[in-house]
Amino acid sequence: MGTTDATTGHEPAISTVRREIAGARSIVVKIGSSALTDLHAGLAVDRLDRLADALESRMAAGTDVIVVSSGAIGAGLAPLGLRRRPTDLATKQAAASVGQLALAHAWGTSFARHGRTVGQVLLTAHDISRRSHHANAQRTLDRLRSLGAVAVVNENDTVATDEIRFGDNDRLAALVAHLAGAQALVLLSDVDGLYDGDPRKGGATLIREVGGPEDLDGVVAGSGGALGTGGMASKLSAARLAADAGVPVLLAAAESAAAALGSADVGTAFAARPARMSARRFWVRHAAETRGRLTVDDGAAAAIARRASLLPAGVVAVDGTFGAGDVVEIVGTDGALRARGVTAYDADEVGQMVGRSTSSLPEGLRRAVVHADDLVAAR
Ligand SMILES: Nc1ncnc2c1ncn2[C@@H]1O[C@H](COP(=O)(O)OP(=O)(O)O)[C@@H](O)[C@H]1O
Ligand SMILES: N[C@@H](CCC(=O)OP(=O)(O)O)C(=O)O
Repeated sequence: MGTTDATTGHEPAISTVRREIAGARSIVVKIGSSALTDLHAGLAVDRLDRLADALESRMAAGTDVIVVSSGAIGAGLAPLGLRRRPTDLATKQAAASVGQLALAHAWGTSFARHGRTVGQVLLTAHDISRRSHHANAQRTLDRLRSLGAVAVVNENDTVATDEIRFGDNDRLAALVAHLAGAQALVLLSDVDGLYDGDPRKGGATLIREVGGPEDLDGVVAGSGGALGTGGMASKLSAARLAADAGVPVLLAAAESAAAALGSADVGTAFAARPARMSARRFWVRHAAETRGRLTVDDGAAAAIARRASLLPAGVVAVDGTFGAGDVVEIVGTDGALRARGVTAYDADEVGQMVGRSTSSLPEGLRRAVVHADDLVAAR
């Protein structure tokens, strides 16, 4: 339902971004732990059933749906007698190992009521960060779709360590949306949209639409609940990531799943960038695992911001073991991230080039360390 305009008494026309989401032929729907699990009672099976009903209606209307479901850790707490979400890696992994089994079974049972088969797809950051591995995940998702089964994706928590995690499932969902070429991403949580401040503190106002970064000025994205991982900050960064991939995002309450997946006229809608980033630049900025770090002086940092290539003279330090063609982080002398880029040389070679003018270098080391075409500046 749209809000009524107080001056005209009419419902405002549905916006372009909401129309795009409502009309998308393929969508990724991510459901957060807070919407699926209770700290003490574990998995909320009745909520899963309602979600499966809403997802099934959208599929019946001809949309391909991929589900990204959090909740493995939350679902594993009660069976293991744990009273709160663990903070140490080993207990989180144990909880996820117990909970993922229950979660997958519950999705299978919920969708079976509609005669729909479910396939579980557990991914690690590694599966997405190497372009050569992309194809494996893509193929499985594609084949499940063509066989009429719904993919239920989660991070493979039992083998993910803190260093090699996606970070949170909002990011995973945005990467899956890019990977699967989805036309929209729907994030379902326990909150009915983005507020200008933490809604638990009171006095915050719901933001209905985000057209670009300027609409987020002054917005305070707070932490999540007792079961969630990244809070609102991770949803905003996932929305930015999806926007770069050309994918509009709807953030809504899981309770309003039917409306969110139907008319899309609830929650907060985030527009995609007008021009979708190329797949290669998207991969450099968001998906690739970085293998090392180059520290650059102020002059080089300014040049990068102007979209110039990174020359050896501007590099002041090299860290990590990387090969030519790997993605590295480029940081200023203050340690702040300035860009990510594909290096033309390996770590030893860049080590020899540090601070030197191009003309003073041997023939084989006279190219830019990172060519402008391979650089994506941080925002
Ligand atoms: N500006 C904000 N707008 C909306 N929700 C916010 C904001 N800041 C913090 N939150 C909190 O973020 C929570 C959702 O994040 P999280 O618990 O990680 O959810 P999920 O499990 O769905 O990923 C909400 O319950 C809400 O209280
Ligand atoms: N992979 C974890 C979820 C991590 C996560 O991002 O959770 P959430 O913030 O609830 O989407 C699990 O299944 O418990």
